[in-house]
Parts: sequence; structure tokens; C-alpha cells
Amino acid sequence: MSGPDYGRSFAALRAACPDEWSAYTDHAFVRGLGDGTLPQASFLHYLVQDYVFLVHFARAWSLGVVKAETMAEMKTCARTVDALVNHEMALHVKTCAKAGIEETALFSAKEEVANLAYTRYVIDAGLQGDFLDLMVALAPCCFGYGEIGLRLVGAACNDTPYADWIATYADVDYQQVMVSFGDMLDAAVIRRLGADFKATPRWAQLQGRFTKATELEVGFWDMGLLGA
Ligand SMILES: Cc1ncc(CO)c(N)n1
Repeated sequence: MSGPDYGRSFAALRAACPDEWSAYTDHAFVRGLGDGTLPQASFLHYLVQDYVFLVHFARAWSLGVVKAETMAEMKTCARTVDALVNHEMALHVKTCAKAGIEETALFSAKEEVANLAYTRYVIDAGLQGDFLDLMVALAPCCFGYGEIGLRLVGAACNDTPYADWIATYADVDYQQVMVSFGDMLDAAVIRRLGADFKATPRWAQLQGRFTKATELEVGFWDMGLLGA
């Protein structure tokens, strides 16, 4: 199954871990969002955890500003922090408010282990490694949700209660952020590893980080299903 065009680096990373990638993007939780069969309690449980996730995820992207080597890299990272904290999280705040959960409760929600493991893995990739280590650890989250959003919005079921969630990730603004992230990632990879990046020893290590982050996304969906 091919995905949206978010650049060469992402296409190569995704193609090298097909099992992990489909376990993530075609997870039972995702199917339940698409056909509306996901229990509301599971969804709310996930969404509260995802708010906490986005707090730490925004911290990880902020580290990208610190590790950037070009103005284009810095701008993409700064823009993504803005998109996360000022746009994507609005979905969580609005949806939870309708269910009677206030934003202060979201901010102080108890973080589950699968959630904590994921974001701290990403932050550590950036602390221990360089800009590329950080970017490939961030990539599955961003591109995966872009791919899921596009697939679900094109699917038949119109009466899923999760249409707002789907619309957030299928939205042209989110998709545009993904396309520019993909362009920036390609440029960052070529700048550091050269056009033949896939032949470098470094690429195998970066692939390992991407695959691990993809596995941690699967764990996040599992947590969402179990928590309700
Ligand atoms: C767990 C997770 N992965 C990716 C995204 C997309 O930003 C999200 N909101 N949550």
C-alpha cells in the first residue's frame, strides 16, 4: 500500500518497515474511528492522553529549533510547535469540553507508561543525537496521522462520531504542514548524508529510530483501546 507524497526520505523509511507501519496506520483503533464503532470511553481516554502527548511532543519539536542548522529547518520546527500548541490541541480542548473535561484537567492528567515511553524516546533521540535523529523519531507521528486522516476522510462511512478528529488530520492546513516537513526532511538528509543517503551506514541507524517510533505509536493505540 503506498501512502501520500511527503517526500523521498519518508517514502524510504516507511517502505523499510511495512509490518510496523501497517500495524500503526491500520490499527483496530483507527478502524473504529473510521467506521464509528470505537467506544466513546476509549476515544476520550485516548484524547486526554494525547493532550499530554502533544505537550511533550511540542517540547521535542522545540528541540528541533535548538538543533537546526539552517534557517529553513528552524522555521519548519518553529511552525510545527505553533501548529501543535495553537491548532491541533484545540481539537482536544473542544472535544473534551463537550464531554465535561476542562483543559486544566487535561494538562494535569496522569500520564500512562506507553505515552511517557513514546515522547521521552523521541526527546532522548534529539538529546543524544543530532537533528536527523530527532526528525526521524518525530516523523512517524506526523506523517502517520496525515496518512490516516486522508484515508479515513476518503472512506465511505459519513456518520462516524469521530468526523472532527478525522477532519483535523485530513485538513489542508495539516497536510500542508506535512508536505513542508517532508521537503525539509529531504533537504536535511541530503545536506548531511548526500543524495545517495540510503547507501550510508548512518541511514540504517536512522531507520532503526523511525521503526522504533512507529512501534511506539502502535503501543499508543493499544493503550487507547485498553484504557476505557
Ligand atoms: C500519539 C500521537 N501521534 C501523532 C499525533 C499527531 O500529531 C498525535 N496527535 N498523537
